[in-house]
Amino acid sequence: QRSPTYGRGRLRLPPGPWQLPIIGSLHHIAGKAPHRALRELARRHGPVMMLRLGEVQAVVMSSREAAIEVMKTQDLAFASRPQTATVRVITKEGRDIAFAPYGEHWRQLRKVAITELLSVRRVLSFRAVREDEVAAMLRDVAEAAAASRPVEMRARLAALVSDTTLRAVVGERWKHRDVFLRELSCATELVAGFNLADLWPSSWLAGRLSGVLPRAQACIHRVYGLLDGVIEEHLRRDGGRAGHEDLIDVLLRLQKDGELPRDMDVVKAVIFDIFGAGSDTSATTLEWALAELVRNPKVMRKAQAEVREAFGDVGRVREQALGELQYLPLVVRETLRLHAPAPLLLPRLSRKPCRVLGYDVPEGTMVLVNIWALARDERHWPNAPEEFRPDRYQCESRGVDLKGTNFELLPFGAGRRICPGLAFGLANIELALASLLFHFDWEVPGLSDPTDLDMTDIFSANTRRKADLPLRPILRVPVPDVDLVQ
Ligand code: HEM
Repeated sequence: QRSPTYGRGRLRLPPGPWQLPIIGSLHHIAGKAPHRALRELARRHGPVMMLRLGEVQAVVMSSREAAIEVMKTQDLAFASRPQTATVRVITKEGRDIAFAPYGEHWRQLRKVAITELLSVRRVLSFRAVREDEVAAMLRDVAEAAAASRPVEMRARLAALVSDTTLRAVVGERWKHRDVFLRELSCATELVAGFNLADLWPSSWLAGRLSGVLPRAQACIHRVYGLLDGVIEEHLRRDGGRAGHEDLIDVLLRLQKDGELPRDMDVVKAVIFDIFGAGSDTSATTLEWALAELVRNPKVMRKAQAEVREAFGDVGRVREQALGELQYLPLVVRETLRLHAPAPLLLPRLSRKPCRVLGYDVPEGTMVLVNIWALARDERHWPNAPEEFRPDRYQCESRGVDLKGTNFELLPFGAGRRICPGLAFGLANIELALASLLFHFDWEVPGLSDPTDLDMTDIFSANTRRKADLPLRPILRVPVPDVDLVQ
């Protein structure tokens, strides 16, 4: 183990686990879920910990105080992102928002994202799309309920979120949907994972062996090719369909008005972000929420009682009245506490030499914040932090929200790089979850004790459930347009 005073020159670098030649600290995390392995290491080496991942120098923050330094006190100094070889290929040299280095280009796109693409007004403009797609899902589930058939909820929820996002972006159901989503998911996995080319950027051999860059190039070529077609259709019709703009219309209008660069790759890279950052995150959150509720029947009953009481006389969940619910948002909040889709956020990069809690962090260091560890730190979550208890926000954690001001709960990040899609994501999640709880009761087929449900997570593009989620729906409130009451 390095001592805290180890360092080059006068630097006091953070401590960290012992390193091997070439691979550095990789053997400490290889084969394990990184957020778990890093928490174990931080317990031994402290909340500001230095690792070497291949050639890449990384510092991992694992306490609330360290997170505050990186995303509040010195947010500007840590507001960039590492440009790995894969990121450069997938984002066409940082033309998107999520991976763009800090600078004028990112500021311009970020402003457009907040004021135009993902603003509350824009999110509201897609309400009919959300309601329509949720209604289609409810009809499928009601049919399965009538046939006493389980529904594989992972796939159904993923389809719900992708179709809603596609209609918001493209404006209609798209004939290339399946191939687009397949290529997109390949590109997202490549950009999110650790691979040889990114860990040993100076090694020609590592690049060749990994084969990841040609794969990334092929993937992104196909994704951008499909987007070319749909953008051309939008350019031909020039403006929103019957006065209603989809997100491609918005991007093209902003480009015309000079608020976005003329470069069409920027439009495509931003669309890639909206899917890459927005779809799986929302779908896996829905899946975890349902799994936790099924495992915790008391919480499930309480959440169902609330939605049934609120919407019983209308016979369906109406998005505009979701704001009246008190308990459902706590269920979502607790799901995101235990199962943040990005447990290490997106990596940051130090833009200059910094000091964090007494340690030097050199310029150009990759910085990871282990929000998964913060969200179950006994100091801030004294009551059974590993358990799913939405009620905790009604007593000990009143006032803790998701907007990046409570540093013990950061599923959307914080500071300048906080997720701009928070409202967009939550709108999808809350309507779907409330509707599934309103119309149906849920059982796990073949499991007499629901607490036996497998909750193992795996880390890929997002942290998701390892197992599928087949659930048996039991219809309780008829689904509009479907007469399938049991
Ligand atoms: C449950 C849903 C979601 C979760 C948990 C989530 C989480 C995150 C996290 C942790 C970050 C990195 C923040 C940081 O570095 O501090 C992020 C960034 C981002 N998210 Fe989300 N996200 C969600 C939904 C969405 C949606 C629906 C969209 C778009 C439609 C979106 C677009 C973005 C973008 C563009 C960034 C990059 C921001 C930047 O670097 O400036 N996200 N998100």
